[in-house]
Amino acid sequence: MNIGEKTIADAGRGVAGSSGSGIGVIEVTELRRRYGAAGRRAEEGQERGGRGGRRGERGARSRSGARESYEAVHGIDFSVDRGELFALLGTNGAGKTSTLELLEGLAAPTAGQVRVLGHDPFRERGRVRPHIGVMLQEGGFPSELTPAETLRMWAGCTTGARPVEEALALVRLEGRRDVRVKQLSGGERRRLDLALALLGRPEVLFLDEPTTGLDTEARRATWELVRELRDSGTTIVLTTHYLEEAEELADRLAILHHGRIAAAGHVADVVAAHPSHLSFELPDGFHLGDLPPLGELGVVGHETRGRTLRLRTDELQRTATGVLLWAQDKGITLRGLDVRSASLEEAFLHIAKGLENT
Ligand SMILES: Nc1ncnc2c1ncn2[C@@H]1O[C@H](COP(=O)(O)OP(=O)(O)OP(=O)(O)O)[C@@H](O)[C@H]1O
Repeated sequence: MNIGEKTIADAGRGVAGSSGSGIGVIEVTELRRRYGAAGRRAEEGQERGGRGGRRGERGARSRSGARESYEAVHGIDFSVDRGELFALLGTNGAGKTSTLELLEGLAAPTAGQVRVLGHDPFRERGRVRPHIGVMLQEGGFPSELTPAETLRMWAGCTTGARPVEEALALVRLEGRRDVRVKQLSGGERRRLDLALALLGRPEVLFLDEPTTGLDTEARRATWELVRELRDSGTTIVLTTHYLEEAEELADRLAILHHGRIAAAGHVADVVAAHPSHLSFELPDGFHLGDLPPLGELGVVGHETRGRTLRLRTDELQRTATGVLLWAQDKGITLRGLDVRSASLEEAFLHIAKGLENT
């Protein structure tokens, strides 16, 4: 599927990129967002997300005083280069959507700065909006309209919109073009949401949990589409709870924890910063102290559960070789032997449990 040529706004040129390899399309500096009492002024300036969604509810929650003042984004910095896909990860409430809304220009930061294509997306919304596409976490469509009608209506407010049929085909909704939105499945609505975000052929695309609720096939099709968009030069920021999605798609990522960036970089680097594991059952008659000194094996920590010993290491090959040579020397078989490289999931869980500084 041809996803179309991009018009690259000159506004983005000349902004330094983080990796040094490209042009910084998005620049985030010391960004903060506070909800409630202290952040009310910023929230009062907040616009609704165009197609509704849960932002109104959130404002109401804040005004009802459920939580008077809360800093959801706590001084974060990052930048995204042109044609790069940057993923924001984190547990529920980590601050992903709060950050994304600032990038989308839907709210003003309490402090710090955001630049999208060289402009402030909140104050210079008119200059930024035509170049960005936004897929909210929960879009709101008129339920009586069909996807084709919804797209046609939205195309009327979009400069240089794709033809409606092309947008439907991109998200594989051609067969559902004339079904009322209220009769679409959750996954189909999600795809309609994506079609709306793609309608204006955006240079910068913001996707808030784009594949939540999609079945495996639809998820993979969305990944393929997102990859094609990125390869054609679209800069993409997405949030996701699927670590596999981040591993599949992201050039770089940041893991948020309590509104701060706990880890960031290329997926391989984030993973490499976390230890690998080797575990096995200590044979009867053997104890931890019978192993060679753990430090010499490159072990940085260990746990025992019953007879099972779990070693943490930054040098998996050295540790595994040392343990296997020891077992061979003693003539023993290590039952339940499991040698496991660090994964994004482990890195994520480590951060989510707040273990980063332990
Ligand atoms: N309008 C609001 N008023 C007060 N607190 C809010 C408001 N909106 C969000 N929060 C709080 O800010 C924190 C960050 O929320 P946010 O939605 O950004 O997290 P998230 O990482 O996107 O979570 P999820 O994965 O569940 O979507 C949460 O603790 C949330 O309760």
